[in-house]
Amino acid sequence: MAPTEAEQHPRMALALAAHDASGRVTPIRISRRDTGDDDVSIQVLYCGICHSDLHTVKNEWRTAIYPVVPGHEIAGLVTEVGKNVTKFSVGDKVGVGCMANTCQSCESCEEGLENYCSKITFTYNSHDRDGTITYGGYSDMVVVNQRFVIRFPEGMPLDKGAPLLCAGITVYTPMKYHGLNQPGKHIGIIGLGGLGHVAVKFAKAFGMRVTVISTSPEKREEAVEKLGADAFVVSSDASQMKAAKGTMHGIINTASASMSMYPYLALLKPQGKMILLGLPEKPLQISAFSLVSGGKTMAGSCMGSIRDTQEMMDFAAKHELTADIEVVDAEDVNDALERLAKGDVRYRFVIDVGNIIVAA
Ligand SMILES: NC(=O)C1=CN([C@@H]2O[C@H](COP(=O)(O)OP(=O)(O)OC[C@H]3O[C@@H](n4cnc5c(N)ncnc54)[C@H](OP(=O)(O)O)[C@@H]3O)[C@@H](O)[C@H]2O)C=CC1
Ligand SMILES: O=C/C=C/c1ccc(O)c(O)c1
Ligand SMILES: [Zn+2]
Ligand SMILES: [Zn+2]
Repeated sequence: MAPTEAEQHPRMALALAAHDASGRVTPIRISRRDTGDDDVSIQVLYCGICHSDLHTVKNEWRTAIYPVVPGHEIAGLVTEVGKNVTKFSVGDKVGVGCMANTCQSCESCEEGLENYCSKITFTYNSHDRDGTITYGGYSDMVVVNQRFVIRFPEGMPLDKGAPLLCAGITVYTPMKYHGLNQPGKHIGIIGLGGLGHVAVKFAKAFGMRVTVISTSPEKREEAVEKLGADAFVVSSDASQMKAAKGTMHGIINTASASMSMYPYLALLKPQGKMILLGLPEKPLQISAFSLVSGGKTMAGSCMGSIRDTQEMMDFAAKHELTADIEVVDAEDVNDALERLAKGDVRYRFVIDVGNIIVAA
């Protein structure tokens, strides 16, 4: 007879889980596996709240496997390592992003691009290799295969560094692979939220000219004065959009809601690139003319590889680049999710997971 989940996962952990599409989470006790030979057990101290967490718990992608324990911007301390683990030791500061496992044998995995593995196991809401469902970092401990654990560089704080494990790598990857990391080139960033604000920081660190394209006029001053953007365009202002037309080598689209792509693609120079990162519930609207007429490219990009995640973290540490965060206690996570849905965050909520023990 197949072992029960309790037999497979004998360790009790505390977590925050969604049980329906209301967008709210409640404290629950979950079970985690023992530390296997290739595993790293981690005491979670901080976890970022990504908009993907909200999409998932509200079942906007129709993928929710309730109870959902979200969280894939995980930062904490190693508490135990398996006998095959040599890269990490107890007490190390580490992180976990969007991936908990991949097949390690397909073409993508062989190329070190496991973020494109067709058999990927996401950190939460995903079928694991042992048939159980993965639970994420809104929990006081996680057990992860060593291949998917990231070392925090010296000087990188756990709280402000946690969002880099998803938001950071997700914007870093297209800049690296689409040549949008070259000094002097002009890049547009659609959406000044969790991903968008770190995209501004990375693009400035690469020496690029950066224009934020936003639906929120009230974000202008901070975008320029605090984040270092060179320009700020309100997408609903026709004159501002017209003035920016045909000026950008590339655009990174981090918008979490659907939109008509036409006005945004018009901002690209001929042969410019629009990289889609945002995963809105409803499809984007696009006409062929808006790509064909200028020989423009539209591409998707998904998180990033483990190798690139470590590279990104090391680059961020070198440039003292962290996320702008608002730390929330476990009992305030539902308020944070509500505020995130309204875009009322500057620019990433991070859960002080240490409090979950109190809340549950
Ligand atoms: N491809 C991938 O690998 C990944 C994808 N994602 C996805 O990226 C998206 C962004 O995530 P995150 O940064 O955490 O989300 P946030 O909610 O923090 O930011 C999203 C931003 O999108 C903008 N926005 C919202 N509605 C609209 C609209 N109707 N038109 C244009 N812009 C809009 C807002 O910026 P402003 O106020 O400036 O307009 C908002 O701040 C999500 O859909 C998430 O699922 C996240 C991580 C990885
Ligand atoms: O927040 C990160 C989510 C990334 C993601 C990318 C692709 C996909 O199919 C997902 O379900 C999530
Ligand atoms: Zn994410
Ligand atoms: Zn694979």
